[in-house]
Amino acid sequence: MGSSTWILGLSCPSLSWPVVGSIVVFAAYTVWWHLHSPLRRYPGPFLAKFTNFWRMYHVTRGSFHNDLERLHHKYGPVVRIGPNILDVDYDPELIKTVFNTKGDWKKTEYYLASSALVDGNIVYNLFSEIDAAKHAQEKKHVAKYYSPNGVASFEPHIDKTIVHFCNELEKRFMNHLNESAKPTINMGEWITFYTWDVVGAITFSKPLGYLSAGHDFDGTLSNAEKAVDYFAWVGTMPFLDHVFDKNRFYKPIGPPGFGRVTGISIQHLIDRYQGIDKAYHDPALPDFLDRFIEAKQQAAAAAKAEHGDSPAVTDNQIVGWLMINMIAGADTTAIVLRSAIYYCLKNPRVWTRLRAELAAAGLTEEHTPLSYKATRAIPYLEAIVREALRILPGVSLSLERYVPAGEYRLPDGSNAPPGAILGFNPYVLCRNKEVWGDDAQEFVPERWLRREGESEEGYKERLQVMKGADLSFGAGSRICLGRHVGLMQVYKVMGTLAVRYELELADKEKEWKVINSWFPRQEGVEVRMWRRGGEGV
Ligand code: HEM
Repeated sequence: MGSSTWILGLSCPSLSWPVVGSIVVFAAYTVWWHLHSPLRRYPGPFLAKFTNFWRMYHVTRGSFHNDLERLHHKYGPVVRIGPNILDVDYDPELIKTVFNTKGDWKKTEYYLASSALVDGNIVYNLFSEIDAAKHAQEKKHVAKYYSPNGVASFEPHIDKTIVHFCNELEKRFMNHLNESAKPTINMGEWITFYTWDVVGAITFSKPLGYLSAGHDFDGTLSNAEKAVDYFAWVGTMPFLDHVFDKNRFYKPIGPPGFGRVTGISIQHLIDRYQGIDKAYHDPALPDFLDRFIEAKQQAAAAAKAEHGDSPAVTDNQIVGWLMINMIAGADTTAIVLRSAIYYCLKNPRVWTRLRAELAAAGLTEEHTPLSYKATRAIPYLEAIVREALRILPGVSLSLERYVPAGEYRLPDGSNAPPGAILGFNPYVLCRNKEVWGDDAQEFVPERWLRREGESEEGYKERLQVMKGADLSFGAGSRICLGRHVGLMQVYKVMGTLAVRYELELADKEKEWKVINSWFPRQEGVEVRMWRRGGEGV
């Protein structure tokens, strides 16, 4: 028989007995686990009951939000999508319980892969930290800088970037001499340049340079795309991140992690400490980095006053804060903006009404870039932004939490098994007909406004229900920290584009393409645009 091994009567020349033994033990354990699992009663795809490979495979295909929607239609509100994971559809009370402010429903290890390896140490950030106490401690230092008041001081940075955005578009695409020469603009891509430059501007006082270059000149954007693709699938089996990326013994062997944004963050911190960034950093116009250094100083002062009892803020923590602005802030904001523009232009009724309301508020081209205050005062713009967040939430993979000890009723009437993982997918929740009605698949900003004949009370109740199902910013203690600064960018640009330009989709019939890897990035938002009331610039 030589070195071959016989399994079920078949000769397997390359396998040795220890390998076969391991496979048999693993298979037996898997079957045993399945038979004894407290999750065995829940319906779901057959393979998902045994292995997380099922979920990993489907996540890599880039349309898991659609798959999950179909699975819920097929199996009901609770679907088993992994040996220890249940995905849950709409249940207002349960959502409030899981996404509470106490932090007792812990984030899962899925999130860990968005950490960084700095000098051989894993640096967790506000998004990736799964220990509730450490997260609360970390958040305490910086939460005030992300509050509505805190982010107000960053508006001048956003204004400058909007002016730059408009100038680049006008210079490159609006100097045509006649109607037929209006070029097609890949607006989706330009929005990416805008949001990444904003993140640079508000975080380090320096745009990252994509608007000026007009392309991904240093590869950071494509690298970030690959990193988030990696994050999306590796999170389904988090231990693999230690094989591919976060190990102390050999260089990363997998797809890129978030090393590049970590490098940019470290460099900016060094430049600030050494005063190298004086050419562009004006202390009178503070940025996030100023605030984070202030947080470090405040923590040091508190520690001194309390005889060293207060924990210090380290430079590694600052790096974590800087990089999370880039990882969590740029692509998400771009997704909301692309959806808002795409759907407004697909529905000219919506675009026309928005422009009418801006005009009625006296907002014109001379006021651009429009102030956040002015744009926030336009109820129809708020309805558009909310609807853009609903129709394609910026995070469209499930937000996962561990079930703590206790009795928690699932929408199918069973009790959630403690220690199991519950996932809530913002996309699935935002398409649930029970909440959003038969037109859940349509872009209808009006749903966010009071209807004709609807009482104020009835409207408030309806709004409450919709907000309760809307996890587009998450909720509870892990709610998106950057939502105020993200929304500021969205409102201001939408208002500015609407009052300054004529816009139309380059091909009104063409549908965009969505590739979902944690962030559902859209491709194919192509427009033609020109200055209002005139040809060219
Ligand atoms: C406007 C578009 C944005 C959307 C749709 C969005 C969405 C989200 C969601 C859904 C979460 C929760 C994830 C979870 O619970 O698993 C989250 C967390 C987070 N986001 Fe955002 N985000 C946006 C913009 C931003 C911006 C601009 C920043 C920073 C400048 C940011 C920073 C963060 C941080 C730090 C967390 C982690 C919060 C924590 O766990 O305490 N986000 N975001």
